[in-house]
Amino acid sequence: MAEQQVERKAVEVAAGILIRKDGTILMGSRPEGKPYAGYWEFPGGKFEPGETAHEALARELREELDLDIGASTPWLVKVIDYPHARVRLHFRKCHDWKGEPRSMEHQQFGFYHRARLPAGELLPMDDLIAGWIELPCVAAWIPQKGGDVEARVARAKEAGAGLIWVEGEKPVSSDSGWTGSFARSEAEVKLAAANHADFSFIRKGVTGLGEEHEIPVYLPAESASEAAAAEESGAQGVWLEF
Ligand SMILES: Nc1nc2c([nH]c(=O)n2[C@@H]2O[C@H](COP(=O)(O)OP(=O)(O)OP(=O)(O)O)[C@@H](O)[C@H]2O)c(=O)[nH]1
Repeated sequence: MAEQQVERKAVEVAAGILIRKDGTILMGSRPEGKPYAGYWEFPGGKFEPGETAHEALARELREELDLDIGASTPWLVKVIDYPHARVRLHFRKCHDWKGEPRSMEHQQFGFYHRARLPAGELLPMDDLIAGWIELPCVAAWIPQKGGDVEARVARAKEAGAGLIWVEGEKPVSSDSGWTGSFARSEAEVKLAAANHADFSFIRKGVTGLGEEHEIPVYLPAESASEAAAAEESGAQGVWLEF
């Protein structure tokens, strides 16, 4: 029985993380009569034949919310086995859309801070993802070798690093408690996800980033100004060494 579940074909689903400048995110409440009714989720839905993740997302947002989105960037891909279906969720970030969401299918929608959602909770997977959205886009790696660690931590803060990882210690951010991992390849990013890391730094020397990673990934860079380009390629941001 368990084996049959693993082999169920996954339904491809696009989910949009539409972020406003104030940091609030568009979420909708699942309607009565559907599995997990009353739980909050990111807008989106199943792919139609031949559609890319972006196309599915753009169509769903038009149909459900009368919104026209511009570019969206790949972020995380997660497979979930629900009792009712096995789904592959393609989470994509979007900062660019036209209009205000209008519920076309009588679903409740709004822009919220995760901590200030009205009654109800996010789908379990979405709750985890929503926490990761808040990870900063610039991180710092501080190896023990290289002299005065404290001075380098101070320099990292000055440079705007929102997450600081000193070799041999736990990574620290404003919301500490994150666990991280260094990866040499996509396979190692998957391994980090399987080991419940919250994010992965990709080591220098790895070029390119596949679209399918399950945890936020930071790419090596020389300066914080490279963060936007990293985000466009599907990463959370960049890490700099101090
Ligand atoms: N749209 C959306 N679906 C999500 C999210 N997270 C998540 O687990 N899902 C799951 O992915 C599937 C999305 O399918 P859907 O929205 O097109 O379909 P549905 O189950 O609401 O019902 P339907 O088949 O009647 O359209 C559901 O099983 C839903 O529980 C999310 O953030 N957004």
